[in-house]
Amino acid sequence: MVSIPETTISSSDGRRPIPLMGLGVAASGENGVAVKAAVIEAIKVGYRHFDTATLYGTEKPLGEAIEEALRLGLIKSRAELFITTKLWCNSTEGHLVLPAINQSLRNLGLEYVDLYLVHWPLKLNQAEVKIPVPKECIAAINIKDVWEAMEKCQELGLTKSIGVSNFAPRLIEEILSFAKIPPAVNQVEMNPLWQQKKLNEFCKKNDILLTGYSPLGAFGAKWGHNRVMECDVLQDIAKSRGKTVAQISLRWIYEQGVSFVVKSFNTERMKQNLDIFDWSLTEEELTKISQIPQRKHAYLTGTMVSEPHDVIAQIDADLAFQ
Ligand SMILES: NC(=O)C1=CN([C@@H]2O[C@H](COP(=O)(O)OP(=O)(O)OC[C@H]3O[C@@H](n4cnc5c(N)ncnc54)[C@H](OP(=O)(O)O)[C@@H]3O)[C@@H](O)[C@H]2O)C=CC1
Ligand SMILES: O=C[C@H](O)[C@@H](O)[C@@H](O)[C@H](O)C(=O)O
Repeated sequence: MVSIPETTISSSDGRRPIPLMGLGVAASGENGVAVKAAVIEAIKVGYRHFDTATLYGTEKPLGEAIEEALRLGLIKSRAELFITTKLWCNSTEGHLVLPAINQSLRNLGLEYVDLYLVHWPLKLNQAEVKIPVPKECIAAINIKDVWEAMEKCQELGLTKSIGVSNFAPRLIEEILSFAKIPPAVNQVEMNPLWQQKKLNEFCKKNDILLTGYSPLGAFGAKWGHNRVMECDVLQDIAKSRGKTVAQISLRWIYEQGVSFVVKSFNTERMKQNLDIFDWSLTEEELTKISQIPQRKHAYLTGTMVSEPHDVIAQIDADLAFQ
């Protein structure tokens, strides 16, 4: 079985290990039964880090898979896994954070998560998630209020570490100006078409681990695109090295000194994606990849919010930092 390299992040127990590669558990149409089966397969082939979110509706099947993996003896203890979940934007208010993490823990059937992330720097005034989000529900986040509640979650032992997702340096600097516990992780879009060079430097300087999401451009998912998998430069390198485009993209991310989460619920593709740790890209290949024209994917304006809104425009502009 492949052993996935690890790094460490700050936590309530000092520095703790996190596997650099995780399995994304954002389903694209697959039902709970399929999600549970996929996670069990993933544990069998060597994945130990799983990335879910309240938004995805996959906390429950992920929790059921963990229970089943323990029962089957695939793992000896829950502590062998690294589980991340995220606070959805309809709970980004100080008094809503604790109830939200407690609900996630109930869904997962766990006593703690390893990492709890603020999913987006955004407030949505809607009890039930409705996407696309109606314009009148969109509001600015009060990050101090939310971050203090995130710190409380860690202090209470509900999560080992806390972090953010889709945050640009401006807002992270604001958090750092008052935080008792600084963010351990920032999870953002990252792939050869959106390389995040500057954000990576910024995070490294501040001891924040960058985690790349949609490393394959979410190819085939309803929120995704085919620009990574159909990129000429990546296809040429893949052909000359006898690898797949997915492997070239994942190996490239790995070589940037970050962690990443990639979703596949197909056993063969899960294995293929794991097969990137015993070879490397050449200087020439890295140079070619560094010259790929950059284009951020419009996750917020594209799939979540259909009408223009100042708060959304500001988040998009902040995230265009490169
Ligand atoms: N914080 C945030 O805002 C966000 C976080 N995320 C997280 O990041 C994870 C990964 O990103 P995601 O957006 O899912 O997209 P990915 O870039 O991981 O792509 C996933 C898609 O690629 C397909 N795929 C996987 N491996 C291969 C392969 N080797 N060859 C061909 N196709 C492949 C999958 O299909 P199949 O399953 O059939 O293999 C799936 O459709 C998410 O699952 C989620 O956990 C994602 C978006 C935003
Ligand atoms: O439809 C939802 C949007 O694309 C966006 O909210 C998601 O991509 C989300 O950030 C995720 O984590 O998967």
